[in-house]
Amino acid sequence: MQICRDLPSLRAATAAFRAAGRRLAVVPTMGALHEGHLALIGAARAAGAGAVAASIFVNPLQFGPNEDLARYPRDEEGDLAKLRAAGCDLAWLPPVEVMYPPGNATVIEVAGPSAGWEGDARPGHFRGVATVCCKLFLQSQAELAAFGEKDWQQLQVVTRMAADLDIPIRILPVPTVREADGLAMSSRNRFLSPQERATAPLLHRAMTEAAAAIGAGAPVAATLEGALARLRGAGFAPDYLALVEAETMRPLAARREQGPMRLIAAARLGTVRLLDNIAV
Ligand SMILES: Nc1ncnc2c1ncn2[C@@H]1O[C@H](COP(=O)(O)OP(=O)(O)OP(=O)(O)O)[C@@H](O)[C@H]1O
Ligand SMILES: CC(C)(CO)[C@@H](O)C(=O)[O-]
Ligand code: BAL
Repeated sequence: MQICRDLPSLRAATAAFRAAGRRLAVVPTMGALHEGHLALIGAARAAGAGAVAASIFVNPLQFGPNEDLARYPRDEEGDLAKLRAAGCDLAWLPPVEVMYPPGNATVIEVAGPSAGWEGDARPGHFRGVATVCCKLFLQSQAELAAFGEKDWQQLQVVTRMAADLDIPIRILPVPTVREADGLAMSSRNRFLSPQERATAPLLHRAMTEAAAAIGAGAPVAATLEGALARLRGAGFAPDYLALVEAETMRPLAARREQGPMRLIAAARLGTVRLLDNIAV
């Protein structure tokens, strides 16, 4: 596995993949890798990638001033070992000053799917995500980019951005990888206390039951209120639990007859903010 930390070496490596006729996939991550990230690599290969480049970059632009940038888990050695074992071909580890050199002045703002939910809870977050993903796509010139469905709104924002900017890349959505008890894998799960870890799977369980009820015709508002009350009773502080149009992220007050819907949630348990979503 090649390790690149500057743009000339990344460009040389990706040019060599292209010259060899290997279709390149990029897998953007912030490191602290787990099975969910490795599934993105496997999915990219299964979708026809002949070479996979994973990026590890804890992007300061997507963290608010009071967020957890400083305590975001970092484990470069462990991550590189996992990427090698997963058959990754290239690790792209840009220092912050390579990604954002002094004087940089351009950001990408995606209206539409950035509005609401994570966009409200984390002002500026999707501007940071869209900007870094746009840069990663242009730096790598990959043909394919794999993103986890766990971050559903992010997936919609990045898909919209690539389409709107005519970036010749296919965005590949990858289903959420879960622990045996249903908890969506996330780097931040390690900060749950043992008691919180035992409570955490209720988020997915309550969402699964609410989605089934709504799918079967139960009223949306009352069903979501019931699920929220159950979560609060178990010690969660929910930020939102909502039924939305799957691609635009617009809220739905009632089940729609046509077009995909998604149940999305963010809830805090102690100091950890859990995200999850499922199809309805
Ligand atoms: N459980 C999962 N299943 C599938 N994809 C995942 C999972 N967790 C993360 N991903 C995807 O991996 C990519 C990188 O995510 P990131 O590095 O933020 O990991 P994370 O575990 O979600 O961390 P965080 O705790 O910050 O949310 C994103 O496309 C994200 O959707
Ligand atoms: C896509 C991403 C790597 C951009 O920094 C990040 O938002 C993440 O890890 O999901
Ligand atoms: N998984 C989304 C990255 C973030 O929480 O900033």
